Amino acid sequence: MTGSDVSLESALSAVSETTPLVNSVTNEVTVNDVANITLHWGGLPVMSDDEREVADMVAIADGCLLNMGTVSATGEETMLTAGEAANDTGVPLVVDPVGVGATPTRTRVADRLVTDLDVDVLNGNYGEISAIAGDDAEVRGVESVGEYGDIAVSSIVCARKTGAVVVASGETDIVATDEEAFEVHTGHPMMGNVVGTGCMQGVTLAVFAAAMDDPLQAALSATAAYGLAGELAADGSFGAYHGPASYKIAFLDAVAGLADAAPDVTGRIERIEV
Ligand SMILES: Nc1ncnc2c1ncn2[C@@H]1O[C@H](COP(=O)(O)OP(=O)(O)O)[C@@H](O)[C@H]1O
Ligand SMILES: Cc1ncsc1CCOP(=O)(O)O
Ligand SMILES: [Mg+2]
Repeated sequence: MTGSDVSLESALSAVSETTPLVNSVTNEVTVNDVANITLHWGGLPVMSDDEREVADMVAIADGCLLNMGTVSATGEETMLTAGEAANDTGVPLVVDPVGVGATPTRTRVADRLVTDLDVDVLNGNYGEISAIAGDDAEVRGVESVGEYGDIAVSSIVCARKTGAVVVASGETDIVATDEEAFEVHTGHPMMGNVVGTGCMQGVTLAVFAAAMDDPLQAALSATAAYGLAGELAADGSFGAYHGPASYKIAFLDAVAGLADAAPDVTGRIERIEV
């Protein structure tokens, strides 16, 4: 596949025509943003994370996100229960290993998720993806710091290690499989100034993966669409902003209005030689 195979019009139509129910087991820092952006893409959010119910909810869902941003001991087990239910019922599974590499606990939990579960799409920032690949990484709390000149190689290594399509977020997002990598040239620096843009990207990937058959096509479409919404928010198309808080509102409005903005990603997705 080349980047020119990606059509946002058909991807967004697939979402609106299927209205995918996505269950997110996620952190309490950004859970409301994750729920709202699911709706704004055209999906239906549910945030079931109780051990007594989660397997039943995932079994009736069309997609599942596991985000380990504030994972507790019970939350760890519930994420495995949810992920196993997704695997058992063929529900596409997205994992966001928030903060992996920052502490031994986060590294252990992330390793357990990618080892014990069949993950369709794995999304993280440069530091998190590099940490899972086993490369040098500096993750301070949940933020990626430092330089990652070989992030495309790390992303392919991570894809080979996990069997997932990998999305490494940063100034330029990388989408990689075990064999190839793409650069997605969309987005805006303001997106890095809002807590939750990584978490919201994770559920965006889950919505598109739920609506589309091919996880690579879904990951490329979702990543490109997400960045375009960030650009439209920054250029005033959805209202002026005066700082990161008002930018976040404009960004959510851009997601909700993207389909009507006739988004075009021609030339924005580049298959790279690694
Ligand atoms: N400097 C930047 N330029 C363009 N897009 C960015 C920039 N920083 C972050 N983004 C975008 O913001 C989203 C979240 O990325 P990131 O901040 O790396 O995730 P996290 O919040 O998990 O650390 C991604 O879509 C990414 O492409
Ligand atoms: C700050 C923080 N702490 C635990 S989860 C979380 C939110 C992380 O959101 P994102 O990964 O989108 O920056
Ligand atoms: Mg993140």
